[in-house]
Amino acid sequence: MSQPLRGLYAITDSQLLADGKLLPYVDAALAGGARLLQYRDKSGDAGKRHTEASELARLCRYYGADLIINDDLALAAELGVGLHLGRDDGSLREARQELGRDAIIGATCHASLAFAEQAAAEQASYLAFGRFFQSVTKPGAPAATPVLLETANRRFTLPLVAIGGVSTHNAPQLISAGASLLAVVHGLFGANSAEEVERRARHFNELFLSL
Ligand SMILES: Cc1ncc(COP(=O)(O)OP(=O)(O)O)c(N)n1
Ligand SMILES: Cc1nc(C(=O)O)sc1CCOP(=O)(O)O
Ligand SMILES: [Mg+2]
Repeated sequence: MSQPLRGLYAITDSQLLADGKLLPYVDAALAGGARLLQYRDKSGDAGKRHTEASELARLCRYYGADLIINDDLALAAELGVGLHLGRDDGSLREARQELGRDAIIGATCHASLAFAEQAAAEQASYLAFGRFFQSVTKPGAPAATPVLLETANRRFTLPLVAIGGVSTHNAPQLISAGASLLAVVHGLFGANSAEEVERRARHFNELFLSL
């Protein structure tokens, strides 16, 4: 039986996790209870991407979390893991067909309920809205509001993901507005140690339990 899609959704960042930090910091996030892990790497280095994603898949299996690959259907299919697609990253229908009905496939919806309707019709597993706050990782992403999340929560039964500048400080208002998953890069991995990453991950998960 698979676990519900609720909790912390950790997203890797090639710059923040350079210099040997990828595996220890991800290990810490998973030990702290992250429910999903997204491998987000824009390098185009196929060999490195395959090696890193395989190592992350092993860690996720150990901790019982699910790995999601950003942008890359072929890599997700090869590893037998989930996929996240943005608006220009290929067809959700084709991805569903290739990965199968049980695969977790997420869709970027920015601040658009129309995009969300389309993604739901194309069998997305979750709908991702953002960015909710200033994002160091992606400052130019279109803005979304908690009110939009509340509206989406009334309209859709799929899990809603909130992304963009999320931290343990601003997380409560997103959870209250209906976010099932909080997708976080800097607010998790922008820490000075693996111990601090684990502490932050635990804090995020406590917020889900208390709200
Ligand atoms: C959970 C989640 N939500 C949104 C995004 C952004 O996807 P996209 O718009 O394709 O941008 P890139 O991440 O590919 O730069 C995401 N990756 N994850
Ligand atoms: C990859 C990404 N997509 C976004 C969107 O709004 O679609 S915001 C974002 C970056 C998230 O990183 P951080 O937690 O550091 O803000
Ligand atoms: Mg993308």
